[in-house]
Amino acid sequence: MQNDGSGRIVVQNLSKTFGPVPAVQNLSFMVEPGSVTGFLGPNGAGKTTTLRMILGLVTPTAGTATINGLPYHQLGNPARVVGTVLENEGFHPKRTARNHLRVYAAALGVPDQRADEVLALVGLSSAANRKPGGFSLGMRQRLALATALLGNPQVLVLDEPANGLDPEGILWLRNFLRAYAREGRTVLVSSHLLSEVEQTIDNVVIISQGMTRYFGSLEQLRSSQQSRVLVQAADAAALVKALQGAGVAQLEATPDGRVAVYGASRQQVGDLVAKSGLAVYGMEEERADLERLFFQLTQGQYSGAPQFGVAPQQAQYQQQAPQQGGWGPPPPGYPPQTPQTPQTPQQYQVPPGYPPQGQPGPQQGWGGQR
Ligand SMILES: Nc1ncnc2c1ncn2[C@@H]1O[C@H](COP(=O)(O)OP(=O)(O)OP(=O)(O)O)[C@@H](O)[C@H]1O
Repeated sequence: MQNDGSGRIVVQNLSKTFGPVPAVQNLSFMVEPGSVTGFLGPNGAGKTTTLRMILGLVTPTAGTATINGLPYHQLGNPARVVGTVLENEGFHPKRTARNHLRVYAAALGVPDQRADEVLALVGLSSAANRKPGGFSLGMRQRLALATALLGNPQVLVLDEPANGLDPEGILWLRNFLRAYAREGRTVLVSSHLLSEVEQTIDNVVIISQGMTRYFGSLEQLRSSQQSRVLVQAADAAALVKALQGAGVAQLEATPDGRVAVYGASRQQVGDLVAKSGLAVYGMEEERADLERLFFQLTQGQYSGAPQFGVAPQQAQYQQQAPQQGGWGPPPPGYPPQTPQTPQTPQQYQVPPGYPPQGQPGPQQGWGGQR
């Protein structure tokens, strides 16, 4: 196998089991150059384990992860290809920020002056002679990022980089990562909060309980949102019967006793209600926001309400072959996974045919093999 220089990360059927804990189960996705990809999932979903497998720090139980077509350890001088910031980075308490970077620069074989360059890149020049022990969390995050940038890597893999950043820090990070991707580089950034990275990312991989729930463009996920009309009726069962008689099939009871109507506008529902002659006390149109969709995809807890016989659309979490154009050719063996069935009914459908896509810093101090 050869380094294909693409900057693409390809994860195929990756699994990791820690004793009885299936941390990652048959994950597949691609991360494309020239874009920022969010790697999202709730706490314990398996994000860190996956990133560590991509970076050769955890040995997969099954499956493969490659960067530029090669497993991490076969990249030659990986830190020149991939820059990483993993959680719980430690800094030597007695070294200044500049000296910390110089030590790592030497290990990478890059000139000392690169330390000052990366400090400038992350806006830490004025703190070059200070020791990280006295840094704020945001400053430490920047120093970790500076360390990752030493080798001028083509690919950046960042685990929860926005953790602990204030709004200004998040804005700064957003601009930085977007500019980095605009240069044609690859950025993979994990978070457990969609809202934290929503404005930064182009593409998204959503996982929960170690399994892929969605991957593709954020835009398509957004456009998959389906609105619903909530109707408070004097007699909900009679309303459901009337709506079903009029051909409205997607109905659901909400926990507060209203009837949720999918696939019809407020006006259409209003007209049908008027025709039925039934008493209605209130009606509102509700548009699903991205956050709720994320919650549904990862928890499946949104719709636990009783159904009126006709189930709303089931969300389809299929892994589909990446489309040509924009996402590059699919890796061998796609589509990689069997469709996954959501554990509870889901009413927001991920659109069919959504396009799934396509030495970090020196190892010491960046977390060891687990
Ligand atoms: N070394 C380990 N030994 C045993 N279990 C582990 C180990 N590392 C992770 N796990 C378990 O694997 C699962 C996934 O953990 P992981 O840290 O990858 O999730 P995460 O999505 O990164 O979570 P968070 O957002 O909280 O960091 C969890 O149940 C976790 O307890």
